[in-house]
Amino acid sequence: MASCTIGFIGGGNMAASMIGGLIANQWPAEKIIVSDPTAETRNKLQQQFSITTADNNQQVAEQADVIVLAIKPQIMQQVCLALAESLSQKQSVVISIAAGITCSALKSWLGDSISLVRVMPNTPALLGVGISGLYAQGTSAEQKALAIEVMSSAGEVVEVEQESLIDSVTAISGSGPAYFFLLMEAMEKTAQQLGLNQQQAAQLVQATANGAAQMAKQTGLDAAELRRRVTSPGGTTAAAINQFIDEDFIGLVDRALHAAEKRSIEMGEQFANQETL
Ligand SMILES: NC(=O)C1=CN([C@@H]2O[C@H](COP(=O)(O)OP(=O)(O)OC[C@H]3O[C@@H](n4cnc5c(N)ncnc54)[C@H](OP(=O)(O)O)[C@@H]3O)[C@@H](O)[C@H]2O)C=CC1
Ligand SMILES: O=C(O)[C@@H]1CCC=N1
Repeated sequence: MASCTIGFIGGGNMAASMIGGLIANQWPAEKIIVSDPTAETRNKLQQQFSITTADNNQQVAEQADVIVLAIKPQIMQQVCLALAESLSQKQSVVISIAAGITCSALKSWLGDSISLVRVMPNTPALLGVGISGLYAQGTSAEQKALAIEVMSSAGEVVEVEQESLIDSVTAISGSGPAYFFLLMEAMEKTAQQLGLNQQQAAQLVQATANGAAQMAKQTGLDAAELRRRVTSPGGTTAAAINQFIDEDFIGLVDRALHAAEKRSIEMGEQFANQETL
């Protein structure tokens, strides 16, 4: 339904990534509007994507059929309370991409009758190769299909049946690009210590990350088997993998991802009932 208008409340990193995905997927620029308090952010989005921008959220709420709440969890309550009246007058579908903030908190601010979908996207949406977890509560089949269509412009969509699984998705794929970037940073640093220049280091690491991801996706083999196929007995990979395992890399990843899930749950609790500013 590319004829509907999508509005973003907040034009930061994640909104820009999603807008990039929508535009790359032929969503008409004139059907995208974004509000952000910072003129520099609005100008950048306007120049980059030729979309409409606004300095107030009400304009977006009034014009858009699908509203993406792309603001920080910390200010969600304040922004939702201010938009509640305009949104209740329209049959818009509201998509929240905020980490942690639950449907019940959002409904307590926006009203029970709101058509609400919680989504956890990730920044590769910019290139149309993101992935989103999606949980729809109390929406019609048509409204859910519309939310899935919007998110599909940013990449793959995985629907979850329980809201708590959005915290799990956040820990895996929402935050996940940062984990891979951290590994890439570390590998590039060592590559330079090993004598490669910065450009060579970046090229080698990027192509390796991309190749590994493509192999995992396209061969249908699981990651453990693909790893075994690189690891010759007594060879170089084994030397590195043994070091990772001796230093509990698997346990470290497990603890880090649990910390992300825990923080998502905590943020939901922390920002659900703030004093109204
Ligand atoms: N970044 C990511 O990888 C992901 C983020 N998310 C979620 O997306 C949401 C946005 O995150 P992210 O894009 O990283 O954050 P950013 O800080 O980059 O973007 C938020 C934007 O909202 C603007 N803003 C501040 N106050 C208001 C207001 N009252 N009305 C409208 N806009 C306002 C900010 O402007 P200013 O900077 O001038 O204050 C900023 O441009 C968060 O809830 C996060 O949990 C979800 C998945 C992945
Ligand atoms: O770090 C965060 O809180 C957000 C949510 C997932 C990715 N970025």
